[in-house]
Amino acid sequence: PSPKNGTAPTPLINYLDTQYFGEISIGSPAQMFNVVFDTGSANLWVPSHSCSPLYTACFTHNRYDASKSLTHIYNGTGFSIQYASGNVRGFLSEDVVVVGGIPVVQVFAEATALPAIPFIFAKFDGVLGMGYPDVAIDGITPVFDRIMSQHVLKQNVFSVYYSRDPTHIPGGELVLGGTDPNYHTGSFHYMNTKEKGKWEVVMKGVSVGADMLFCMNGCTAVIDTGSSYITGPASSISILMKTIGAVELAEGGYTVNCNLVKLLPTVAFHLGGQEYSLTEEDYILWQSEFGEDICSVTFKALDVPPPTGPIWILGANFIARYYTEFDRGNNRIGFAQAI
Ligand SMILES: CC(C)(C)OC(=O)N[C@@H]1CNC[C@H](C(=O)N(Cc2cccc(Cl)c2Cl)C2CC2)C1
Repeated sequence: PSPKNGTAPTPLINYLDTQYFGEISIGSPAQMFNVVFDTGSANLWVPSHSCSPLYTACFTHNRYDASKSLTHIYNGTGFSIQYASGNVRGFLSEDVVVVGGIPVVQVFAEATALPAIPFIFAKFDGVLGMGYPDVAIDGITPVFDRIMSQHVLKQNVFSVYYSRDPTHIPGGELVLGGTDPNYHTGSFHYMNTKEKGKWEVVMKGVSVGADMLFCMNGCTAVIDTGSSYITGPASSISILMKTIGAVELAEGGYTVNCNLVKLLPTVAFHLGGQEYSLTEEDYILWQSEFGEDICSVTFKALDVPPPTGPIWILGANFIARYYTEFDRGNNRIGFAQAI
């Protein structure tokens, strides 16, 4: 079934403004999974029915059962994806995957070893990488590349809307083949990806209030729909935290006094000739726990060694403010004000 007017929307669920995921199916009859559409990776994996009972994270999630799918094709090649927090191991299978109503025959990984940290905190079952084939492990053709080769999309782009308001339904939307005017306003500003094969751009600086404090000589910004927060080099983040008067908590996060939140400066990311600013509303996570308010800062320190780093990762709280179009046809990224 070719998508209507060449675009295919998938509604997303917003879990605590930190996890945005949508439903896909794998197999015949359809087995449903909630996946993060992650521009920072390029593989599809879901928990496997043959996941060992030692892995709690498998049993709190939907698992793919190859024996129940008439269209399953055996592969069996080993698979491992190294996350910062641990690695996911399993083996490859092939089956019909349906995303936004578009079916593709896809090689994906069945996870048989899923580390409890962090995946017991995941509300999603698996990850559908929306990155370039260059990032795909085992050289597997990514889902979006398979969809593009069907020539059913009006444009070889996909767009992401993440809502900031947890009560807003849907909590977000992925559109394959175009953008959704209901969720952006004003015009798009485009910038070319830094090097072909990654959703990253050259950033010209990061300013706090009126002062350009970081990345003055240019650095790399990764636009990562699968990351919850914004990360920057640890040295920059610690200066930023001092500047806004945040204090570091035991487990590494930062908090500010909730009474001072309204006084916090705007942080702006200089990308492609525009300044993309985040106000305290965009970067403070205000939580009331046991009657007391905790205001945590959603910037995290992450040092990525050269030559990849130093990088800033612009994740969900950036995308929630700036509707993002990922343009494979022109190897560029576009931002517009999100509604
Ligand atoms: C090098 C390579 C392995 C390709 O790098 C990546 O895949 N890099 C990925 C880049 N995008 C974010 C991914 C990530 O951190 N998680 C974990 C996560 C994120 C938010 C919230 C939760 Cl609960 C969790 Cl578990 C995947 C689920 C998206 C790693």
